[in-house]
Amino acid sequence: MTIELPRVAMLGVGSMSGAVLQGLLASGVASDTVVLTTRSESSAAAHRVSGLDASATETDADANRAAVRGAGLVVLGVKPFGIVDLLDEVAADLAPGAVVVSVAVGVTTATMEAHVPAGVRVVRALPNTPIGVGLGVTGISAGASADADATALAGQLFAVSGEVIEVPESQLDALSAVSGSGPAYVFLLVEQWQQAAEALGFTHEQARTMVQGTVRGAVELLARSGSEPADLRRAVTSPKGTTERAVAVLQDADLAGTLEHAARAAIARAEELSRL
Ligand SMILES: NC(=O)C1=CN([C@@H]2O[C@H](COP(=O)(O)OP(=O)(O)OC[C@H]3O[C@@H](n4cnc5c(N)ncnc54)[C@H](O)[C@@H]3O)[C@@H](O)[C@H]2O)C=CC1
Ligand SMILES: O=C(O)[C@@H]1CCC=N1
Repeated sequence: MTIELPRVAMLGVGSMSGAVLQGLLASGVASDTVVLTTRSESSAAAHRVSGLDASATETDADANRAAVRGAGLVVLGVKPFGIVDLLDEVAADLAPGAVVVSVAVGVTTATMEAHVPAGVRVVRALPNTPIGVGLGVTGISAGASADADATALAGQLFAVSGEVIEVPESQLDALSAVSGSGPAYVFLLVEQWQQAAEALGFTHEQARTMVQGTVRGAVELLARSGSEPADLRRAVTSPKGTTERAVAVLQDADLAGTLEHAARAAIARAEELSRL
């Protein structure tokens, strides 16, 4: 999928926006479509080495304002507590009708709309870092200021590198608690599973091959078969066999309850962040 975008300004390119940028470039978006800012000169310099127009607020206090001038799409990739200050900094330089997309958890479109001029259209998106390898899952919600064109334009940024789900904004932080934070849950599972394999006497390399190979294979099997995970689990679990004993131990740990508890903790934190 190749897309035509207006000039895109990405303000604050760290882990999350960096992955969105990687996905955009991999999908064929021309690097001269994008102008980006970071706080530190060393990260801006690293982006310039890759041929991108990057400047740092550390060395150029006007970097964010200059980046948004003439940009049709402005992506805010700073931490939630930095969003309002960043909007106040650039508001006067935003192009009329520009679409501002924040990837921050917790900060509502209503809060953002109070800090941009009338006519600027605000959208929120909650991507996840696998977008950098073309396999992202992104939730998107339009603010009251955003028309369908604005939401579609913002959605393209993420749809070139994965799935996009449009949800009411009231559900966006819950979506983030599932898919935004989700890669961390998967990496934690892999980490701990590898530790368990090492405790059984395997080397780190062997544990890595067994666990990561199994995760990759199982996820691919799930995707290609179109089956429900419970059916594929049953296919591995021979009646009165070994897996049955292992799965019983895992079921006793109430994985669903634990995952729901974890997601609710993330949602509660998003609510705290929205009040900062
Ligand atoms: N990391 C993730 O998996 C996800 C993160 N998010 C959201 O993405 C946002 C950023 O998170 P991360 O990428 O993890 O953080 P990060 O710390 O890696 O990236 C933020 C970047 O913004 C830069 N920055 C800070 N203030 C700036 C300013 N005034 N002007 C220009 N650059 C500035 C920082 O130097 C840093 O490089 C957060 O709001 C978070 O809620 C959303 C979904 C997933
Ligand atoms: O941990 C965080 O706050 C961000 C939002 C979702 C994933 N990372």
